[in-house]
Amino acid sequence: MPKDLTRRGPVDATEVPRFAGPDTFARLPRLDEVGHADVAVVGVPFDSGVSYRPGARFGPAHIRQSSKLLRPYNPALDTEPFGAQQVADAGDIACNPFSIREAVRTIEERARALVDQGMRLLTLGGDHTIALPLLRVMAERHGPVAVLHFDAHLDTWDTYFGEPYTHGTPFRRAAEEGLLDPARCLHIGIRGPLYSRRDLLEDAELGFRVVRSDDFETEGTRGVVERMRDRLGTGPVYVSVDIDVLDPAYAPGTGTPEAGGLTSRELLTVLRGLAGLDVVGADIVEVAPAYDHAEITGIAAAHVGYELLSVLAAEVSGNAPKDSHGRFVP
Ligand SMILES: N=C(N)NCCCC(=O)O
Ligand SMILES: [Zn+2]
Ligand SMILES: [Zn+2]
Repeated sequence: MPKDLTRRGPVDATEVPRFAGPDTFARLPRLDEVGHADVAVVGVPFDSGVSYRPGARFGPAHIRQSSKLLRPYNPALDTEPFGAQQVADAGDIACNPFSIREAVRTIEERARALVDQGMRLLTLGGDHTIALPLLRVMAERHGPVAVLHFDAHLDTWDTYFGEPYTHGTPFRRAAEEGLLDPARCLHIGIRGPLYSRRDLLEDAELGFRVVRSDDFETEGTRGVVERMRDRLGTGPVYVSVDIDVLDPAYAPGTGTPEAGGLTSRELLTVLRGLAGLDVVGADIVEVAPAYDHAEITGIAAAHVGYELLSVLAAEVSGNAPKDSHGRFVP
């Protein structure tokens, strides 16, 4: 597809040094500077739904800060994620830190306002609670969606201390509300101790299948991509990436870390495997900078965002690498 010269990409790092700003994601223009975008990157600095370490409210600013080194061309997908589509930073959704319910309502309203203007959203959290209002907006627009959920945790638990809206419960609420296509949902990266054997049974009843972190050892990324694409099929897909899907070695800056996770390379490769599918929106959550070092977690999250934007762009430009059978090649 020919490049649209009216599109505004990131500030050129050969003209303005990276450390000179702007502080938007990937140094992209702000939404109010371009008026309209195909994809809006929006922050949700909310972490009142966490069960352990707080701090993901500072995730959006940290991911933006860690995204300054991203470059315009992605050789892995032969795509220019900021050239094939207009991407802009829509700033943050300011929400009430003292009322989860009010915050969930605010996120839903603000996300709907952007989606109603024809934008797809890449949302930077924030804790995992924020996936629920985002899924409400997705389902309203597309009907029940497949959730592709990268996480150490199932996040289909019922309540914490009697509270139904938390970072451990968004996908159970979403399933109960009929927002998900139970034939196409998938968790990737699940590991670690559960509360009970029932957790997995109930999760399966809600419509989820599981690629465990250990499965990467036996199936490899190629096998995982194949299983993922089989499960997701051809309908709309919402991608939710909890950064704790990565091993704490690759993402120490998070609230509920679990040993034995994915490498950044595995995660980025599997995300590229989404090229050509109907990705209608995505989030990156649970980045908590207080526990990060040297921007390790922030950089991983920024690259996850870059690959997701590339997948959206590859869909536009049809650049997804395929083998002779038309199957995606990671
Ligand atoms: N969504 C994340 N990161 N964690 C959920 C863990 C909930 C628990 O403490 O059992
Ligand atoms: Zn998690
Ligand atoms: Zn989670």
